Amino acid sequence: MPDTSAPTPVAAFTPTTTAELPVIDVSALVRPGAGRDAVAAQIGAACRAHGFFYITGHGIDPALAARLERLSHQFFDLDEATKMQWRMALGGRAWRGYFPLAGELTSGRPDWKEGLYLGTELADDHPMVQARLPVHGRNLIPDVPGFREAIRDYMAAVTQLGHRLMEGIALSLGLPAHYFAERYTHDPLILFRIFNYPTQAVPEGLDVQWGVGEHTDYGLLTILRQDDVGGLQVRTPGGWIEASPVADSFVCNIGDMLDRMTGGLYKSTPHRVTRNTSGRDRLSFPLFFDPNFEARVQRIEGLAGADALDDSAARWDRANVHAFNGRYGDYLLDKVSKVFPQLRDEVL
Ligand SMILES: O=C(O)CCC(=O)C(=O)O
Ligand SMILES: [Fe+2]
Repeated sequence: MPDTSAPTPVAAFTPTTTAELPVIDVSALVRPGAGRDAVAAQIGAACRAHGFFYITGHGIDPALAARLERLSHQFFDLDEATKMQWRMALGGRAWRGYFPLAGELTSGRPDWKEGLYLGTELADDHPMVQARLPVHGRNLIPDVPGFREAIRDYMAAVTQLGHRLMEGIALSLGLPAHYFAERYTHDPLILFRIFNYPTQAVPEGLDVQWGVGEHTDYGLLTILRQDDVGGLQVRTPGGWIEASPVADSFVCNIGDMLDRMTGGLYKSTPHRVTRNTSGRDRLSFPLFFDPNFEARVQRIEGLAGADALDDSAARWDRANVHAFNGRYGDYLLDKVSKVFPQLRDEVL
């Protein structure tokens, strides 16, 4: 049954497995040299076509990713009461910690996933923490040996990758490579999540449809590692397609802020995750590479083909990203507080 709370006509989009998202080898971006422009051109084509692409040649150590995956399974395998020792309510304004199954809402409905919210580690005396900025602060990391180090190293490596990818995106728009770093991402807002989509059945009477309901991401670029279970789906003009697992790759997708900056040339494409019935738990690791919280996101001048149409009628949240004016942080908080209404009341 379609998710009737979602504003978009989900029923018209039947999942298919026929279309393919591009797989781009980004090694020339990660180790700059010859070939950077060719990679940028491929990224540009993917951003215009789907807003979704896979990357290989990214330089992230597969052993680090495998370690993080193993430790994450160890954590999620703990019983609920133990995991709740690190619940988000204890993370306060930093908005960090564990949320249990069905603890997060998309379009008002619970998602069938549990997760750990993380981000750049900032000490209590950091100026942004002192200024009481939401979503900034310390991580609440479960007491699983080696987990803290694996999370720290992984976030650092993927954040560096994010900088390189944003250089590729800048070049793909005919802009200087450092366009985004100079304006928005010198000190990016990095939010990182580890999700577990359990294969366990939904209890009778609970109104759950999806692993994650249809949505777009809020910021610039999402860099997602997924295990080999599958379930991520992307909405294209021709229907929903699978973003099936590709070994040692990341799935990258455009967020609302890049949609806004490019006047809709690079679309923040809706996606969702099906409920996991594979018989194995599914892990995913999205890192959100976003503008600084205080940044005011402006339209890029002079982009051919950018018409900044009001697409709100077709959007999952009925919002017009092109009309938004303010700090990125305000946009983010507005969105996040809808997915965690209870936490909003407690800490904001
Ligand atoms: O788990 C996934 O594959 C996707 C998660 C996602 O879309 C998100 O966290 O924004
Ligand atoms: Fe997403």
